Amino acid sequence: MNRPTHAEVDPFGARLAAAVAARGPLCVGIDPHRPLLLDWGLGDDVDGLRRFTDAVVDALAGHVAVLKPQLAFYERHGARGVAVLEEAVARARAAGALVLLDAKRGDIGSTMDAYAEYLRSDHPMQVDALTVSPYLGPESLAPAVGTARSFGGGLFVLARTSNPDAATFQHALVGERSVAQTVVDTVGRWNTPDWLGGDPVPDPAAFADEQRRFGASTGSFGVVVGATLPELDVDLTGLRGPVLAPGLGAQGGTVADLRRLFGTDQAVVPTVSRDVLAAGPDAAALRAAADRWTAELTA
Ligand SMILES: O=C(O)c1cc(=O)[nH]c(=O)n1[C@@H]1O[C@H](COP(=O)(O)O)[C@@H](O)[C@H]1O
Repeated sequence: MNRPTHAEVDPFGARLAAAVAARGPLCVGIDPHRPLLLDWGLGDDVDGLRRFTDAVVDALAGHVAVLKPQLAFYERHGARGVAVLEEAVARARAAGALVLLDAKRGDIGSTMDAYAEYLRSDHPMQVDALTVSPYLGPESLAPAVGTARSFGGGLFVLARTSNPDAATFQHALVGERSVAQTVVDTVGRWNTPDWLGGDPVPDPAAFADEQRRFGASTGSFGVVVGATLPELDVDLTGLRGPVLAPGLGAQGGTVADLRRLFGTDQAVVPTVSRDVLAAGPDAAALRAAADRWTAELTA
């Protein structure tokens, strides 16, 4: 197969910065769980899934910077559920939203390479970025870094997640640093031009140029840090990339929490699922719910 090997698009970090400048920083998660489908008057079946997804994409893909579909809610309907998402992702990207596929993948090198194919331009469901899990060791994700660099994609690595039990593993020590800090520091290295781990790095000189052109604060590799944390217990100064901050609304996090945790210098992509989706299925109501968050985030 004659496969493309090089990005013809700007790096994800630059595309994210442009989308946020144009539309505000909000990411809306697309999480069609059963109670929500029923609340919308839809069936918990492929038809309900399609109507739900189309309504969210039609209302928001031309409106917010990032849409984050959660793959689990599509996989639970089998191949036909995934087909619904595949079609929706293409439409969302065509309407100008960046699509962050919430798949939370992580495995040994060869398998990680296959998961990372979601970022390739010849994948049937190409997305702009992917959430990944570092449980097998942060360097296990290196193949995905190579693919992301080649195709202008991004990764968000779970570091300090929003769930109550998160610290059990994430505060464990690796030498003198917590697991969460080790993840942040690893991702920070991926955002520097001299990172040569993984395979392939198609053209390190071109990559270095790219990074200089777009500035250090817009790296393509980010971490997930929950907006629900009582305090920020990781040092983000070496990250050089964005933070995806879930936990707003339904999990109790507020915009004030974001400011308290991250200040104003760190690039943060706040993500909200249930609190926005509950406003549907009416398109204007969905947009109004997203607009309320955006107004508060940019005030
Ligand atoms: O990666 C995520 O998006 C994520 C990380 C995390 O630490 N906590 C978290 O809730 N999420 C996701 O955010 C979504 C829930 O968002 P809410 O409905 O706004 O609470 C789900 O899809 C979760 O998988």
